[in-house]
Amino acid sequence: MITARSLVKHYGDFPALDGVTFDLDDARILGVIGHNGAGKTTLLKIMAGLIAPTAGSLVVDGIDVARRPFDLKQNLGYLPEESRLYETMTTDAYLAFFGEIYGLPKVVIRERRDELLASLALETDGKKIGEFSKGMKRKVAIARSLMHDPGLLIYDEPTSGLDPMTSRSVLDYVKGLRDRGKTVIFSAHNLFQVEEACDLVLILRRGKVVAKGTMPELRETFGSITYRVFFRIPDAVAFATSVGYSASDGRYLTEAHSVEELNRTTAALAADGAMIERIESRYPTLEEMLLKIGR
Ligand SMILES: Nc1ncnc2c1ncn2[C@@H]1O[C@H](COP(=O)(O)OP(=O)(O)OP(=O)(O)O)[C@@H](O)[C@H]1O
Repeated sequence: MITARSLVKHYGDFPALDGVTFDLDDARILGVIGHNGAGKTTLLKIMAGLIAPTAGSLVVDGIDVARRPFDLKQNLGYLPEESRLYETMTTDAYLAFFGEIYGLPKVVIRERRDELLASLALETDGKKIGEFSKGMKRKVAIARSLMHDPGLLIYDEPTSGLDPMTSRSVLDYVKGLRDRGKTVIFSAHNLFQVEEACDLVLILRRGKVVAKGTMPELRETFGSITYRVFFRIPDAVAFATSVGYSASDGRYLTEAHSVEELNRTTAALAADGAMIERIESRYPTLEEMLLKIGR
């Protein structure tokens, strides 16, 4: 369980985080989103005990992070936005090195390394890390974050710069971690991925939380279902209606933003001789919510 209360971080006079409060249960994925400079990395670094908040408190599984950062790190895997790896090492040597830092017995290091390489589908062919593609390097960094089998994972843009297939496999892997009882907090600019993978979403704007909740809760907050009405008309040339609509490839479409507007629209279309084919309702996507929030 994570309890963050009124977290503030100032860089000089600048408030990069300005009173961030949230709770997160175990075995959940929290997505942290926001425009560039909203404070995502700052929040993740505080969560990972890498920088201290200027004010506020953060308690992870009963550990007060400001007082016992070392205890937090025992159970934490952190993936920075850009991870520097030891490029001249092979993956085997690299992961073994980190396993040793965590004091794991050799047999455990071997087992865990093999398991991680297999589950991340990372075929290294004994190459040095410097010879890997970006996606492979990201997977090595993810494997490193898991060598000591931590319960909490903090990943800063884990799929940034990866091709769609590699992104997909990393995202599926992250979901699998949650299903095995781990708690994952990740930031991302790919909002579709956040929408798909996260149990909870935290939206930051200029260091403040502007919304948080499950996707259904956020949809409630940002309201506005859009109804899309598809219709046919017998004679396109003669068709005249007070309802604005668009047409392409012989399909006619108009939108309404409330049930009342929908009723008015469908009545007007019917009166003008249009035949309604179907009505779809659509909730705003995370991307639309962010656009609505603005910078
Ligand atoms: N070490 C620092 N010193 C001074 N200002 C900083 C420092 N780190 C971050 N900032 C500022 O704090 C604000 C938040 O930065 P942060 O990196 O947390 O944002 P972000 O949401 O992760 O952005 P991005 O999506 O671009 O990665 C920005 O205005 C940034 O310029």
